[in-house]
Amino acid sequence: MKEYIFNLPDLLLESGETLASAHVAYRTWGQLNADRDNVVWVCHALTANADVLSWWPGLVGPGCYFDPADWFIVCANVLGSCYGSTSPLDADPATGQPRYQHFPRLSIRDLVAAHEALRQELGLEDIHTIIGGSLGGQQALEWAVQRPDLFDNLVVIATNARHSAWGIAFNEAQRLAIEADPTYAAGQPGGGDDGLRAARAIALLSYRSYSAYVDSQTDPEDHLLREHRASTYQRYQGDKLVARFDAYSYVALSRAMDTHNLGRGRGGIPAALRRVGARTLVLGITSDVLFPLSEQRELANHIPGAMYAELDSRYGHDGFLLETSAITHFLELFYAPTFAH
Ligand SMILES: CC(=O)SCCNC(=O)CCNC(=O)[C@H](O)C(C)(C)COP(=O)(O)OP(=O)(O)OC[C@H]1O[C@@H](n2cnc3c(N)ncnc32)[C@H](O)[C@@H]1OP(=O)(O)O
Ligand SMILES: N[C@@H](CCO)C(=O)O
Repeated sequence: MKEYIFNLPDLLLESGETLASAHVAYRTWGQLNADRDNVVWVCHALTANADVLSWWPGLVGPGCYFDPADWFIVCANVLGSCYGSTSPLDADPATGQPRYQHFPRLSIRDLVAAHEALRQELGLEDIHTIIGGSLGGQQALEWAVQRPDLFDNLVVIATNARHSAWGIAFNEAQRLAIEADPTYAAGQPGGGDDGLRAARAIALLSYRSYSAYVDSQTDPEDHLLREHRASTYQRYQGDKLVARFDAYSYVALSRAMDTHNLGRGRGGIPAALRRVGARTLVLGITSDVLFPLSEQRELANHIPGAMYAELDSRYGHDGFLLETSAITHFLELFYAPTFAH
């Protein structure tokens, strides 16, 4: 599937800086119907990309709930990510050099502003469903608060109204690991890879759960001196991310996540959530220690008429990527005509 590039107009960031000559990478699947009302917009999480069929198999794709045979599906890479949109690795138009660790600070609202500009360019005036989990859910919520008239349905999974002190602390621990890598401060391609490896291992602790580790990574009874399964798992997961992601992007996006606060400048979170005009499904994951159920309940309590459901999973936060059968089940309930807004 082809990836397209949309060149953004100069973007005034929340920080006050202007991001000039930026672009957004995006993909689409399926066809717009005659009424142009079959659009599904997917917002991706921290390290994913515009290729939603590759990272949300079982939910988006042929034979899935969101089947391109029925829907016009759009997924755009977020600003700051190393998967095609403008990132710290791109040349600064003013100097011709990449900005690396000096890339402008982004906020969730900046990420949404870039995708809103793309939406306007595509002429999509009626979005049937906007869906996202984690950082993707933060964008979807922010967008739905900004544009109560645009989205018919909002589906958010394992996300929050404001990034918590707990979540920011996890992100800071990961940034400390990256910043301790001398190649990060040196500012060069691949800089910070060792730090990124450690950062991913830290992050995994918040994406999984006690029982997920104990069930899958406990050593055999007779184990003594060989390397522990849990240790090689942590290292492998770090290596796996280093092979496909970039430390400068990781820092930029985790900082953006920390800015997330729907209530900022809007009289607080309840007032912001009351602006949502879309029919809404809020899905929480029982074992999620990063975005706990209390945060999902807060969303559902304040979004008018929201449906709330808990997905019982042993996978922890990453259940939003893995539990596609259960998510499909809740989508079927949500879209059933018997559930009134
Ligand atoms: C080009 C691209 O990749 S696009 C981007 C894809 N990624 C994204 O979009 C981000 C969202 N996705 C994710 O975060 C992850 O892929 C998830 C959460 C969906 C799934 O994570 P996974 O790492 O596949 O699952 P899990 O935690 O079960 O780990 C399985 C892997 O660990 C390996 N593993 C398991 N136990 C151990 C161990 N003790 N020691 C070493 N390796 C181990 C498995 O062999 C497996 O390896 P593989 O990925 O090479 O097949
Ligand atoms: N596992 C997710 C992060 C959790 O939201 C990712 O790598 O994007």
